[in-house]
Amino acid sequence: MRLDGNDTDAIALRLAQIALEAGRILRAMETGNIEKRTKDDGSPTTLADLAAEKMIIKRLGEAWPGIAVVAEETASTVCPDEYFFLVDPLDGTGDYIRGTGEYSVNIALIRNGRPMAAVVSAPALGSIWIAGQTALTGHIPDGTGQDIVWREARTRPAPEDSLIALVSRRHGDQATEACLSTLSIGTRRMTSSALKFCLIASGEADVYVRCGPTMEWDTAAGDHILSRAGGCVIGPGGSRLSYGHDDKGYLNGPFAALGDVALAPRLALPVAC
Ligand SMILES: Nc1ncnc2c1ncn2[C@@H]1O[C@H](COP(=O)(O)O)[C@@H](OP(=O)(O)O)[C@H]1O
Ligand SMILES: [Mg+2]
Repeated sequence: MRLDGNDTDAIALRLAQIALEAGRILRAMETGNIEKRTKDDGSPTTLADLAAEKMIIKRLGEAWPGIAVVAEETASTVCPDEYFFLVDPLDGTGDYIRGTGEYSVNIALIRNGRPMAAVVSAPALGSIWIAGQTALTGHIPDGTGQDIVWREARTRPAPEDSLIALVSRRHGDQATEACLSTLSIGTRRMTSSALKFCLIASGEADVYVRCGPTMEWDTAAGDHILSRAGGCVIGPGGSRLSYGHDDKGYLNGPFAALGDVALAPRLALPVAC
């Protein structure tokens, strides 16, 4: 399948098939006795992360031979190029282990530092989002062979006050709290993984601020889906995030994901380190 054509929606649909297959692996291993180890950044990883990542890399290689894949477990061994994939086979591993269902499979195709097609699926919640040009969402079929019925995902205009903010269930920090305090937040919802971007993309929330550490594979797919649904993900100074920074170990700086770009001037994001 060509990457240099204009049909990014078709690329996104192919990524969806791969994410759905990965989701079936994760679901099958959910109730097993998952061995886990702690990564260098202190977060957990499991045999399910490894199994899903192996399968995703294989499928991406079959569909797009020779394109680099930067994935959570193998990032240090791959250099990004003009085109490359960013893959988090299991985003929200802590929630996977605890059985909340709030985990996702994230795959993004990057060209020259920006995502151009992406999928985020939440297998245990039965929801999936994709975007090439258009952002779409649907319910994951329950295995009876029917196709996903896609509908467009759109953000909502931000209300003057009583914004709905999404915050990480497991990773909070003072800088994020200070930034959120510059907005009129009415409701805070704790949510894990890249689902936060997608809930904003579907108009169910307004803002997700993250000043603590995240990795490029945590954000690239959600960034693209939210951006194509009418929102944006910005760093300090209002610039869009860019991807492929192997020199920084793929670590993101602070960012804000917004359903309504009009919220941007009201935010005071700290300067990136
Ligand atoms: N100290 C740290 N350094 C880098 N990334 C971190 C981190 N602590 C958490 N993260 C990232 O935050 C993600 C979870 O986000 P959330 O808290 O929104 O669910 C983790 O994804 P994984 O669960 O895939 O490892 C991990 O990549
Ligand atoms: Mg992750």
